[in-house]
Amino acid sequence: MSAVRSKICGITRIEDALAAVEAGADAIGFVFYAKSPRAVTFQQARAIIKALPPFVTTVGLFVNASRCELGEILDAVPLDLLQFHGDETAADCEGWHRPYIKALRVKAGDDIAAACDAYASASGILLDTYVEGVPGGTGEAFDWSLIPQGLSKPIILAGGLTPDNVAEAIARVRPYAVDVSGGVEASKGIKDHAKIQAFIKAVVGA
Ligand SMILES: O=C(O)c1ccccc1N[C@@H]1O[C@H](COP(=O)(O)O)[C@@H](O)[C@H]1O
Repeated sequence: MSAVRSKICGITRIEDALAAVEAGADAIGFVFYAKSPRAVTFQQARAIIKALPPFVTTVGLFVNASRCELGEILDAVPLDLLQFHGDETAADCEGWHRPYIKALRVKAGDDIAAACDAYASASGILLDTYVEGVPGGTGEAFDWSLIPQGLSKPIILAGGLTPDNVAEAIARVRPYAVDVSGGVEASKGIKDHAKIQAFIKAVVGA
């Protein structure tokens, strides 16, 4: 079985990005959603990416961004992968000359298999927790038993993961990757480097 990848999302500072890379994260995420406490400007994201060593995947997170806004950010920031975390259709996510992942906010009764099939052009599907009125980054986990086996896309598990529960989550779901934001923070938008290290250690040991 191959190693489970990890992404540390909601990075707003160079030192937090470097701490994530040093700990062994495969990807870091930037939130381009103005209502998030972790939102970054394109200037901030660009400065952080400039400080990174090679072979770290940079992910841009968007929530129902306009085509104009998306185009401006992609012109300015060297992002490797796009994460669509709103109500975007597959057509909205395509055509940006970058691979993308689509977030689904899971609740009981959802047909996750059908949703995976609907985003056939996605590199992977990120499963996050459904909380009414909040697009993501809630710090709440969902019932992992809602995830069926044999999905058509690599699964990135998210939603309320922490250094304490990520090993169990991996054992139960066997995702391709895990994604965390709030579970490794000292305060909103500020990462706790010891928590990042503990999180990655738990992922690697799982
Ligand atoms: O981090 C945010 O503020 C955010 C805002 C809007 C949509 C998604 C957001 N974050 C993503 O949500 C999941 C779960 O986060 P958490 O670990 O439960 O805090 C993760 O994919 C974040 O990238």
